[in-house]
Amino acid sequence: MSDAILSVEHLTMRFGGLVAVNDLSFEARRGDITAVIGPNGAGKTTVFNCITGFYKPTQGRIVMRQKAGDEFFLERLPDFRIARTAKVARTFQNIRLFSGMTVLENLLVAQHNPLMAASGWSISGILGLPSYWRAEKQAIQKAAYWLDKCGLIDRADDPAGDLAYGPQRALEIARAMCTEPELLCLDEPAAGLNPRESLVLNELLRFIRREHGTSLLLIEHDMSVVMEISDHVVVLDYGTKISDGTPGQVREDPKVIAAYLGVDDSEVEKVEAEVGL
Ligand SMILES: Nc1ncnc2c1ncn2[C@@H]1O[C@H](COP(=O)(O)OP(=O)(O)OP(=O)(O)O)[C@@H](O)[C@H]1O
Repeated sequence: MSDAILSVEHLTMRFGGLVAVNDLSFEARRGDITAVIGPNGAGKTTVFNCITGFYKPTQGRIVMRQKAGDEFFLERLPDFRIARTAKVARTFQNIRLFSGMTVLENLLVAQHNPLMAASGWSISGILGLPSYWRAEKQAIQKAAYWLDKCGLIDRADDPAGDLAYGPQRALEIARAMCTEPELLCLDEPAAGLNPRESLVLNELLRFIRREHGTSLLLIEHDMSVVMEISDHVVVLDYGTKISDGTPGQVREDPKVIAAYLGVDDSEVEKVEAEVGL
């Protein structure tokens, strides 16, 4: 069996005449932190939206392989089954918490499915049967565990909307982890974080991979995060893959430098010399 947890095969996404993603293929290996990078408008979020079921790709296949050996073709599944059955969770570029609910409640909502099953779709919950109490207690314990890991345990009863930006990002990650994903997709997790918060985020992501065996796929603009924690980097430009390798390999790739500096390949050497690379 391949050690790829996710295979993106010939993915194309068109919006009318615009080709946002063009015949893209790459693999994310199990247990790795894989980063998808590229200049603004390169197609990164569109790739994430295809993987997580928010968009149906125009063409291509996205295969998720679970530890137990089950395979899922994500382009054929509705988004709620991608999260629940295929075990792919995501966070968003624009934070999407329930801001009027408490921090703890946000994590309990994420566990709605197992809680509903334990409640026998209401009856055991209404009658307060022990099977429901047990499930509720476990859900609270899991939420408390992730709040502790994300440094939010003291804020459990505060409205999520009262948290500063960095802690809201951490809460989104905690919420995704409460669904026990095998693949966690993070859309710009370091956006808006200060350097100290970025370091804490790096540690949290490493912890998630190390202690929970979760594979991570992230879109990120912050190169300090990408270069520091990624095992594998895929670079997009205008919807097309221009490089794929270790952080060191893509950093040295003239095509990547050209894309980021916005120059033709032929001018890379000249521009590199000018900017001192
Ligand atoms: N729903 C949509 N309808 C039409 N065009 C879209 C849609 N979503 C994305 N696009 C276009 O697809 C292209 C890729 O956008 P996308 O958001 O995937 O890029 P990105 O690499 O994530 O950019 P950024 O780094 O700025 O977030 C852009 O030209 C964008 O305008």
